[in-house]
Amino acid sequence: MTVKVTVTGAAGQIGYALLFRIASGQLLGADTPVTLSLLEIPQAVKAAEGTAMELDDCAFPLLRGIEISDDPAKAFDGANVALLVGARPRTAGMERGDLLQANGGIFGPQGKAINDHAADDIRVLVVGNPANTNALIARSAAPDVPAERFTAMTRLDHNRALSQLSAKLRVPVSEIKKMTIWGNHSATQYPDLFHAEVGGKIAAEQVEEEWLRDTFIPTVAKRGAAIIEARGASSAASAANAAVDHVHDWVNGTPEGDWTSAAIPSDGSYGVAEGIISSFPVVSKNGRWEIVQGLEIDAFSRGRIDASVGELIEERDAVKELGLI
Ligand SMILES: NC(=O)C1=CN([C@@H]2O[C@H](COP(=O)(O)OP(=O)(O)OC[C@H]3O[C@@H](n4cnc5c(N)ncnc54)[C@H](O)[C@@H]3O)[C@@H](O)[C@H]2O)C=CC1
Ligand SMILES: O=C([O-])CC(=O)C(=O)O
Repeated sequence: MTVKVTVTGAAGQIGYALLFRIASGQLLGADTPVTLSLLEIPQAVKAAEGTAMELDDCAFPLLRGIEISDDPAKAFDGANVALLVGARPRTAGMERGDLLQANGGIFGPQGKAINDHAADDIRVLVVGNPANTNALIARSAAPDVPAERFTAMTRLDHNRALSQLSAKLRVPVSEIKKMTIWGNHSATQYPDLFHAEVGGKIAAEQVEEEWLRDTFIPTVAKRGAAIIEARGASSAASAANAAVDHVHDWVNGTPEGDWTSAAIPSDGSYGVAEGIISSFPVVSKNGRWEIVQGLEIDAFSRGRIDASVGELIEERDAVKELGLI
């Protein structure tokens, strides 16, 4: 069966890195043909058409069609996977309320269009920032879609954490298991080394406490800003790569003996307020994310998780106040 993948913000820089990977089969696997649906704002439709021409020119055997639209109802019609990348970035002088309001104007209507038009098995990954709260807005506009189908991306943070630890311990990334990002995709996120394992032993016991606290956590949490500083533009290829990883694992399952990180609607596990879209340690089984249960959380981790979850609760309360959820 051909899978329809809708990508919003398709003419943006993440879109440009993402679409070719989807069309080449890396999102869903080498046996799954795909149709791409590109959603853009009217001013960017022409640029999306240019990207579509380039996709054609790759002659990808799995790519069975490309649709381009500025109408969410059309773009999400029959969609099986939705990658919500396009968002309103914060610009100079913009207050947080303005940012949330502007994004509410994007993610509310897109959530409703998904509710009304997408396929029954729709899976949604929100990449556009503030990703967790944009996912919450979209989810609340889609009451007929099971809440668990709305997720937000913390896989880039997860991959950044793997890479930093790999460099520190001089081990290949493949030797690191059970990394976790908790909370919000923001500077308050908590990359957790107390459950991560390297060579079967707890990672936190293999690094200095100061490095963990003063280097590792802030480097991972502020990596997005460091990339903007260095590149003059935010992460694009690495963000697209993380989106591919997230959906690939969601559909195909996580490897035995390991887990990953994804922001999914909380069921109250680990004291995280029910309903907010928070990052957890997760496994994917039979096409569904499940939160890894039974981890012991010490006082240090508790404080960090609570701080990030506190920020998510503030964002939720702010969008509630604005009538966006
Ligand atoms: N969760 C994560 O780990 C990461 C999230 N991001 C976020 O991803 C988002 C996209 O980043 P870039 O591609 O670099 O931005 P970009 O500015 O290059 O592209 C965004 C695209 O979205 C389009 N767009 C805006 N409103 C739209 C709407 N209502 N419907 C459809 N398309 C719309 C714009 O026309 C533009 O082409 C940003 O919000 C960025 O902060 C970026 C990196 C990592
Ligand atoms: O701040 C941004 O736009 C980019 C971002 O989320 C990241 O790189 O983690």
